[in-house]
Amino acid sequence: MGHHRVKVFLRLRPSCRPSTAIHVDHAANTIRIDVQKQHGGGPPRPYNDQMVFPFDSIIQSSCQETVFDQCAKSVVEDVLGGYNGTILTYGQTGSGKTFTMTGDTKAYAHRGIVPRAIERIFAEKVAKPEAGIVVHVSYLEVYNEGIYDLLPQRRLASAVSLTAMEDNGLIEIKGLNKMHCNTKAEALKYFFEGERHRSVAPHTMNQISSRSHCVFTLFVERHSGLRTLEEVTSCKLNLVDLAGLERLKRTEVGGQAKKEAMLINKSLSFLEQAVYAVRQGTGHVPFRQSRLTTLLKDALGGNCKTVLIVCAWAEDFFLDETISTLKFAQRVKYLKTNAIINRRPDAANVERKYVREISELKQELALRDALTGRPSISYDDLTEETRSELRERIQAFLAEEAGIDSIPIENFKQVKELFCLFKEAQVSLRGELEKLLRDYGGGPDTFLNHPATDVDMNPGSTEPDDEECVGELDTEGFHVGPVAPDDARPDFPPSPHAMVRALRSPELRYEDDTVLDYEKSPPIKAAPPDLWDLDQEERNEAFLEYKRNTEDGQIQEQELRTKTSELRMRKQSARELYTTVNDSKHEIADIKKLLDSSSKAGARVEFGNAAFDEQKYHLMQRFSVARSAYQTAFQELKEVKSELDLLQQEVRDCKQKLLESFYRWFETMSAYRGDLSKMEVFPPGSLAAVTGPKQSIYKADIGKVETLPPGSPGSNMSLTNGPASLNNETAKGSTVVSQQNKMQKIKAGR
Ligand SMILES: Nc1ncnc2c1ncn2[C@@H]1O[C@H](COP(=O)(O)OP(=O)(O)OP(=O)(O)O)[C@@H](O)[C@H]1O
Repeated sequence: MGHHRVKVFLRLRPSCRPSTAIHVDHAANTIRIDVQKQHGGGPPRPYNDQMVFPFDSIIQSSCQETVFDQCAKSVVEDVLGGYNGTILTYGQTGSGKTFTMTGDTKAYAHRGIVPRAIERIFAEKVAKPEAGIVVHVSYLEVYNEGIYDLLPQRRLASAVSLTAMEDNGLIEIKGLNKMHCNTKAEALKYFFEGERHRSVAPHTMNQISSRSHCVFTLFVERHSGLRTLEEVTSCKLNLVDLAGLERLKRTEVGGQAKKEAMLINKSLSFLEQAVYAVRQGTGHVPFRQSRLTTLLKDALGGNCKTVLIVCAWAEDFFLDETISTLKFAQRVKYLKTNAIINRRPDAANVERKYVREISELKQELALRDALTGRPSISYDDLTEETRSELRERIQAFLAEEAGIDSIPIENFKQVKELFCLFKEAQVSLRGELEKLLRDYGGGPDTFLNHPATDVDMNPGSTEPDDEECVGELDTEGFHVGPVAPDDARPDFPPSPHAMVRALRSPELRYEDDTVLDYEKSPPIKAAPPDLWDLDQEERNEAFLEYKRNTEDGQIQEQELRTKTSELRMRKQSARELYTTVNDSKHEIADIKKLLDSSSKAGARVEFGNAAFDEQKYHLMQRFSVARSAYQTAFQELKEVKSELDLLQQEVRDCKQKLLESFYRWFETMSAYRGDLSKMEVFPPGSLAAVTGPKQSIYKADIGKVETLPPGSPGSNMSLTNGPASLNNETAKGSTVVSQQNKMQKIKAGR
């Protein structure tokens, strides 16, 4: 974007009474006006003030051709180069604006800027046909604050004012006729036709005074450029003949002419304000104050190269108006615009080029197909009928009703279409699947990506995978093994595999032994040495003796039975739950298998209205139910397992307690037996008298535990849970009775 200063030229109207106060310096392009200061209406005094106005050029007594060359030609050339341009004439009424812009029709040499600009542009068009220059013209006038089209018909009194709009930074008149012109003559014809439609009226200073501001526009397009054929430059040249400033007392008009004059002066005043605001750079410029300023917005600071030609009378009589005109010119002189070459893609050219290329390529293909024996292939766009046929074939292929060969592949366009149709099928299928899964309680990932979140859905695996578990099972329950696999994960809560494995483990298979199996109890290092002197049968007899015939033994035995019974029930529950979990798992795996095979063999999809077949629908329902059953049973199983752990520990504690108690009792009895031997209480032949390491004293005689009444014989000999002692205290519950007493009780039918 380039900044261009507005060029301002001064054209002085020839006069037979030139002012002596006006001095033109052509070398310096300045005009000096000697001003007489007025002092309270006193007599005129000598000139005592000077005003100097510089211009780009001052034209005096020059022909029209010179005016065009000096003032307008560069702008016209720029328009041919793609820049927008505006040439304005400004000045008091009768100063020669219309003469400058339009010229005098009486003589060809007096033609003005407009005809000359038309000539130049069409000369270029003729000289450079390859440039593809296209010209349109429009002609409007701003009359009494209305915009009226001067083409092609005579403006009627009822004509509607047009609207000025801003389009892409440029002012456009909505509804304005733009006449296409092939030749200079056509353009001139439209111009002069518009001239005839202009609003003019006579007054004392001009017999054909313009009563409106007129804008003749040449729209120039170049459809080819030096760089690419796809580019077009499009710009316009506005040639503006403003109505003149009028001093009503000079023109002496009345009525309509007076009203027109007032509106003209007003609009010119707005123009001055706009110029002033642009020059001040204050931001807001009141372009919309009047139609004229709206139309000239581009020219005063937009995308345009602008030239102002001010016309002035060089006579004393009009000195004030001349000074006023020159002052306005000075303000405009400092305005800058931002003109650019207006390029845009030439859609028509691009289209023509591609149409030509496509045509050539089709010919190439046809030739190739003919040479390779494939003359019937079409490379045109696929019709809706063809698309529909392809869609049906894809459906058949997906339903495995037809093979891949049923889908024709003839050209690239068709391959692309097939991809689109497959994508369409995939989207439709997925949407329907997600909907079904939502309806039946699972998310899409449940089925598509992760068949089950907590069970192994591998149909081939019916047993838990040991490698997925951390640690080993021991005989008592879970514990973390010494070596875990590298990819092991903490198992909280326990994985279903771990749970299943634990429940199916032979070590956990509960044995139905409510009575302690002595042989299976853990090694008892603390057992009294004498106990090991007995054989197995004797040890068991001693143990049975303790459990049945001592109070402590009975209580502990009962407690153990209760806990064991509870444990058995819990294990039974666990077995049942395990069965449910496992069954659910197998069912889920089976359904998964069926769904897989159904997808391969039986899935049917109707495009645009996708739907599974009925079998798949029911499978999905079963899947949802099985999954729900699995989750419920698994949760219950976890709870039962916790209870099992606790109960097992309690059973172990009971067993240990029973054993320890038994050991203490046995030691006490051994000591007691020794004392009895020493005391020789028992009669000869009694078991108590037997010595030796393997005496069966507990088998039949000793070990019967009874609670004796205080004071009875032997009641001072007791066995307690504490250290073995034979004292006079009555034991808490266990009392060893003498053989004699024992026999007595047996006889009494106890
Ligand atoms: N430079 C000139 N040489 C010869 N004749 C001129 C020149 N300038 C103006 N005239 C004549 O002066 C008359 C008034 O000129 P013109 O109509 O161009 O004034 P204007 O500024 O357009 O006035 P208005 O604002 O009232 O329309 C015309 O007859 C025109 O031929």
